[in-house]
Amino acid sequence: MSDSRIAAASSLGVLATLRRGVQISPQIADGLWLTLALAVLAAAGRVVVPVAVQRTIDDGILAAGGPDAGRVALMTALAGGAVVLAGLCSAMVNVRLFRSAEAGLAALRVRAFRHVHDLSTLSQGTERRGALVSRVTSDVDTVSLFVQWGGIMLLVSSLQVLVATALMIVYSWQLTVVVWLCFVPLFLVLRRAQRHVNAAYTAVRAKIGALLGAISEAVVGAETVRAYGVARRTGRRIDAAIEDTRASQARAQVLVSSVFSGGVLVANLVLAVVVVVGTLLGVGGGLSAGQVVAFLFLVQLFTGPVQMATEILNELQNAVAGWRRVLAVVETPLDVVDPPHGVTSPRGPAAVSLRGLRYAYPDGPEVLHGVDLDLPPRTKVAVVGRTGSGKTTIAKLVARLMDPTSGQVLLDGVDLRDVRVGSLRERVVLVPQEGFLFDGTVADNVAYGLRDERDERDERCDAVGAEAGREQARARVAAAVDALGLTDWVADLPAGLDTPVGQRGEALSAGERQLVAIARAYLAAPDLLVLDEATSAVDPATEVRIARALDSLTSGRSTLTIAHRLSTAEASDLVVVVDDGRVVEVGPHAELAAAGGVYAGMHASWVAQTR
Ligand SMILES: Nc1ncnc2c1ncn2[C@@H]1O[C@H](COP(=O)(O)OP(=O)(O)OP(=O)(O)O)[C@@H](O)[C@H]1O
Repeated sequence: MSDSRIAAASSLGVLATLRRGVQISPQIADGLWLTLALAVLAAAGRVVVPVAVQRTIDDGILAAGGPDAGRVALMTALAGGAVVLAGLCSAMVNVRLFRSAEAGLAALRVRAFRHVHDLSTLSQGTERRGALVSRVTSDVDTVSLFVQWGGIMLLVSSLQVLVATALMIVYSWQLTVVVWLCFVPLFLVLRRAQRHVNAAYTAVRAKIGALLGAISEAVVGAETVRAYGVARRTGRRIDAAIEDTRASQARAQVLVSSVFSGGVLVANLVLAVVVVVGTLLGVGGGLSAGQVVAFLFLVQLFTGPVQMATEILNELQNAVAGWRRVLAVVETPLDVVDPPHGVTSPRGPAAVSLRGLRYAYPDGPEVLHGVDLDLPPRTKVAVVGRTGSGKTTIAKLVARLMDPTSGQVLLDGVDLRDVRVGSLRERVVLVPQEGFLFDGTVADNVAYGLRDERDERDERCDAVGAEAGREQARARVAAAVDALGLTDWVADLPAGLDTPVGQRGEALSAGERQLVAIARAYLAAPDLLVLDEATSAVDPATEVRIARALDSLTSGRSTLTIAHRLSTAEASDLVVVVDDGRVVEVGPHAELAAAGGVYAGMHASWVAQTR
């Protein structure tokens, strides 16, 4: 079995991560060469201005034969043209980058989301679900920031610094050395400072996280807070969290403004140094007036990139970290793979056989130690056993939510791993103890039992067709409710089938949620139903409704029920007793109850307790 746990981050190096990232979202590199060419033009355009200024002064204003107005006009026009060209190129670079980055990252989001969805519930269980969601959303956002802006800015800025340096060397290598001697330490200091800024912002994010946690706990747990009269204590906790957040925000802001102002100050001081050293060199005859002024312009071309470079390198680090985390998700092998040439399992009464079934959860001990079992078609089978004996694990393997470590689950003689997943889901449906309800109406939630192919067909249809599809779906929901004997229950709901169930079905009682789950399974109409019997206590009227609905749901179907109540076992055709990962007894209830084995013991103590 593949390791189904999701790594915290991929272990690729920086360049390998970038390469893999672009491989997964090739749209990022679409038209990159043209974008690069435009970026080079933009950088070159900016460097034209200092040259034009130098020529204007030296060959125009200070021309040997007096000011040359024509030359000044020509150079001014040239500088103007270069600025416009550089501006246009920059704008085009931005638009192009934005487009390709968004297309690439949208593809990455889709891929990451699909993958998270396809990962077994098992893999998702090992990672906090919120953290997984963040990988598909905010981690992709950090990548997006860099791809849209950072990467190309880093390139353009480096180009700008290189071209400016080359030009400066042509004018005066001494002054160039002075400029570099000033800027290299500035860069190093800024880089260090940026680390402190990052640490400060990490602290801010942590404080905000704690604040949100405290507030949401107070909101979600409002009833408990009121019931225990601990509103003051909760309030104090929130106040403290707010104060913590304010203090850390203030610290971060002070740090940012000091770093920024410091950078600007040093950059301006460098200008002053250039003026002084340049003038001294000029007096010595090494530099013309135009060249000193051009130098001042060239130094300006350094300031932006050096200040930005620290930020961009930071962005690069974040992006690589984000990319690594997203890649780790995308590259986690699926543990339930849809076979490439899977067979379509024909509909009809379903027979299931388990052959030498063994299973161990990731990093855990083996919990099933070779289970052999034959479940004939159209039989109601109850699986009973102590808590932790492996009943749910068997159910999940039969529904192929995961694959066995060894052994086979056969559906009508075919290994589940050879059956198309779509076909399998049509034939086998697992109804968990607490079926998830989506925020919508009762009808919407029941309609989740209709297979995806219907939705796809609806999507392809025009609006009228889709409307007809919706009406048809609703009619089927109503028919299901009717067939399960739930019409009176629906009629009692505030808005009938259109009653909103709230988030996770909070607006319904536990029993009502079960009814919705049963109706949903009925609509799915599987050949084999795997039921994890709900354990939550419900009122007697709902209990009767649930029992009646379950009867209609299971009628004529093969059913494998994880029975938590022995009354369910009594009512089934076959009882399977699981103990410590092994099937220890199989047979009809009456036979086992009389046999004096494990089941007889369980049954006797249950009878003693309940009757
Ligand atoms: N996701 C999981 N990761 C690791 N171990 C698990 C996981 N789920 C179950 N187990 C372990 O596997 C064993 C069998 O669990 P299983 O849920 O199949 O038992 P069960 O008979 O259904 O119990 P219950 O009646 O309490 O639901 C237990 O020891 C349990 O701790």
